[in-house]
Amino acid sequence: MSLLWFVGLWVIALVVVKISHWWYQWSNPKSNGKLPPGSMGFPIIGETFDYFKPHGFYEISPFIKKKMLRYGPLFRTNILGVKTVVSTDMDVNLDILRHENKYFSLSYPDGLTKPLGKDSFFFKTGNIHKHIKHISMRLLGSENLKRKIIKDMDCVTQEHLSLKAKQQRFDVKDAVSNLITSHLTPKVISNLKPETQSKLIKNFNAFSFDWFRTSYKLSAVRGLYNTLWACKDGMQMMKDIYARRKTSREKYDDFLETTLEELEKEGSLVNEDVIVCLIFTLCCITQDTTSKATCMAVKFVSENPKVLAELKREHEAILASREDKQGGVTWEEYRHKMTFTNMVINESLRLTNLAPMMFRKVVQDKLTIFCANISTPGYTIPAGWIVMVIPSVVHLDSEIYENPFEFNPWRWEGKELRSGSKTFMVFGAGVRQCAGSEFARLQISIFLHHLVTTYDFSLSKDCEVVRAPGSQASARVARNPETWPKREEVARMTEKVWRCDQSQQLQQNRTGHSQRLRL
Ligand code: HEM
Repeated sequence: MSLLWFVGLWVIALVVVKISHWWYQWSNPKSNGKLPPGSMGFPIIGETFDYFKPHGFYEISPFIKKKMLRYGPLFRTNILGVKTVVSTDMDVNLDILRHENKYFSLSYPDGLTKPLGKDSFFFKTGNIHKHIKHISMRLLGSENLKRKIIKDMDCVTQEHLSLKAKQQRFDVKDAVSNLITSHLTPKVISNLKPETQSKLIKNFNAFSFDWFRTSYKLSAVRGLYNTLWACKDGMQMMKDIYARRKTSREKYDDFLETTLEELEKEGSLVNEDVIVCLIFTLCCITQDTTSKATCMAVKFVSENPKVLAELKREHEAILASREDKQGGVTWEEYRHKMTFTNMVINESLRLTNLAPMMFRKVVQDKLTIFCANISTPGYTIPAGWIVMVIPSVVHLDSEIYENPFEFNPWRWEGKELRSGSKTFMVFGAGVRQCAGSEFARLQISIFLHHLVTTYDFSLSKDCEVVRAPGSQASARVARNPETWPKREEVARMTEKVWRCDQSQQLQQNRTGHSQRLRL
């Protein structure tokens, strides 16, 4: 054998040994104790593709199900190139979320949070986070909703619904997204020129977390582009507006004024960039989350005539007992006369799982977590690993919710409806618990109120909802010969992930006009 062959074989053997060693290290990561069982998949990509595979709306992700069957409720994997422990255990989930800042810190994949910039509250911890949350609640807390938001929310919802009723069909997600930015933007910044306001609203509406969630590659790229552009343009507009307001010294009764006051307080923990980012982020998240939650609630109600009948009964009773017949929904009505509505909202949020997973980074090494229903002394997760909390598995567990895929608001009868628990974590838990939960509940309630008391409606049949687990739900258009659009419109519709799935066909019943509404 020539020397060249000999050297060549050695090099190949060396490369094979190196790769095998690297692969072994990849598959068996180091820990100071015992890691949860699991597999890390292929080097670099891990098990990302399996994890993100779309699946039916009425099933738990096959990836998660397979892993749970094999390894139990806590397992290790690698997703998006990051060493990850997945928790589907309700006690562990709650423990993790409650130990924010001590053992864990919020750490979403860069792609999800980076568009909002480094000043976003997603990157803030400890006292600064607490302070920002406090400022957010001055806009989204019950007191402000009751005093300043509910009246316009009601008026604008009525107006938008009435305009939509003039069309044959409309898209609930888009309609709610638009009506939220229409009534909320003037509360946030009250003195905008109409053209500036509509440009800003366009940016709020263009923002969506869906680009990260969608399984369609083209729409993911388009969604990312739209979101990045909306953030860049919107944030710059916000900066200019902020600077103008600051120099003008004029006083207005809006959220921008509140933030300016906070900024000027002695020892304020936030700066101008944080505030600008906060205002922009709150407006974007509000429309993105609430519009999806509302359209899913409308979808479930449309599909369940018994639920619709009970909902109508509750809201007709509210109308009948209302003293001011011209007035809209009052805070009293919302808080004390909408028990069934809240049961519907809870059930809808449980099934939808808008936030199917929450990400935390382990910040303290040698952290040991215990799983109540497996008999092991506990697992040690090294610092730097991500822990992915998946409450959606608990929400769809048949041992906790009988027939979990059935939409049954009555299962909430007699239960506490407004607070979360380890079995109902749709708004998260601990210090990072959702700041906008009350806003979302109020908007969904008001939308349902006007929808069921004023219109007959049915769900458009040409779409279905699927889950793409990185997110949770996106839509696929299904063929329906009567309603299917012309060929050139198909591509446009399939790209509008949230658009077509929850479209509603409405008919006005109060006036006797029978109108079909169109997209
Ligand atoms: C039905 C609609 C909504 C759902 C299901 C939802 C869900 C959640 C969840 C699960 C979290 C916790 C995330 C984590 O711990 O990693 C969260 C946090 C948050 N949500 Fe919502 N949300 C909704 C509506 C809203 C609205 C309307 C707003 C208004 C701006 C909002 C603002 C926030 C904020 C600011 C946080 C972060 C809180 C913090 O870091 O302390 N959410 N939301």
